[in-house]
Amino acid sequence: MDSPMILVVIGKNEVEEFLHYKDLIPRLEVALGEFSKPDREDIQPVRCTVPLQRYNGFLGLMPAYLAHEDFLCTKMVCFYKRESGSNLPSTRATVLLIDPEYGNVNAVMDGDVITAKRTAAVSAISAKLLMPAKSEVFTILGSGHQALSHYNVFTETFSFKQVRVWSWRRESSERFAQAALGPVTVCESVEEAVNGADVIVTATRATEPVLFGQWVKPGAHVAAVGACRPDWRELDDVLMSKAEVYVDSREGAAAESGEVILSGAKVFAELGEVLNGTRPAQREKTTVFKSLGMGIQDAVAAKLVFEQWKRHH
Ligand SMILES: NC(=O)C1=CN([C@@H]2O[C@H](COP(=O)(O)OP(=O)(O)OC[C@H]3O[C@@H](n4cnc5c(N)ncnc54)[C@H](O)[C@@H]3O)[C@@H](O)[C@H]2O)C=CC1
Ligand SMILES: O=C(O)C1=NCCCC1
Repeated sequence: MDSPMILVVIGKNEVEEFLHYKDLIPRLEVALGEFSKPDREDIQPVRCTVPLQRYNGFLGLMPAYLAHEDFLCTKMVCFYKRESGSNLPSTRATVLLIDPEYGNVNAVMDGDVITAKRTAAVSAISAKLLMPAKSEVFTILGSGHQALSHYNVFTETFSFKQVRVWSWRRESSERFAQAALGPVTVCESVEEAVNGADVIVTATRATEPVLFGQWVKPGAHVAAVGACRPDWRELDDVLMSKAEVYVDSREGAAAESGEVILSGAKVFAELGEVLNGTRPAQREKTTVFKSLGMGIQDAVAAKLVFEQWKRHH
């Protein structure tokens, strides 16, 4: 028998309505744990990238198969090294849900909200595991899409006394502070923004270091979200050498992370290994979580959206 060929299109508003951190975080924790098991069944190749030199960008293809759930999808994400003053988004993404048995596409979904929320949710998981026990000051470097989703999930999940933002342009930081649901202190420099911070998220389009180890308080946790090419950096060598480095995928970091490749820093663990209890969370040390994004994270989020969509239609 053939598969029923029904194709649905799920837009940004619906994805936003159906994807909640409270559901996403526990499912991501399970998926990251499964991914880091030596006998994992879920399949996720390292992102395949197609350079778009004319547009100063890349197309990234991110397929994933969640074996236990028999769920197959692929994200297609274009990312661009925009000019510093550009208001265009640096990433645009779409997710295709594919029937694993017949190969037809069941759904086409907006991938921008999925990318923003799953990335922020994974950084929040890293902070839950690795930030100092008494974390009071939270700093975000960058004021774009990822900065906002990180602000949302971090303030929803943790109680900080102060939230700070720094961005290249003061107007963007001020716009960010106005859009935020609680008080945000706008800082003039990275050094001022991170001085004494317990938790730092770097979510910029920088390709050279913006965060220097000499400014980072010993014991702080840094979730480094930008710099997703082997020759791009947000963090300097001092920070990479003084921190214990955690990643989402060792294989991904070895292939794609400028922070890891160029600094020569050793990766201590995948987040999934910490979740499985096979590697410790060194909360008392300075820690960096180098995030690159994974197809299985998109799959977890897309599955949640599709389940909710089916319940509502
Ligand atoms: N780890 C992951 O899973 C993912 C990582 N990303 C990466 O996260 C970063 C942020 O993405 P979005 O928020 O979507 O981008 P966006 O374009 O919305 O925001 C980028 C921010 O970086 C700032 N910026 C631009 N050039 C800069 C520079 N040279 N130095 C310092 N700041 C600079 C901009 O002013 C803006 O505040 C990008 O590098 C993107 O590739 C995006 C999606 C997923
Ligand atoms: O995981 C993702 O999605 C992305 N990661 C790096 C930058 C582009 C999107």
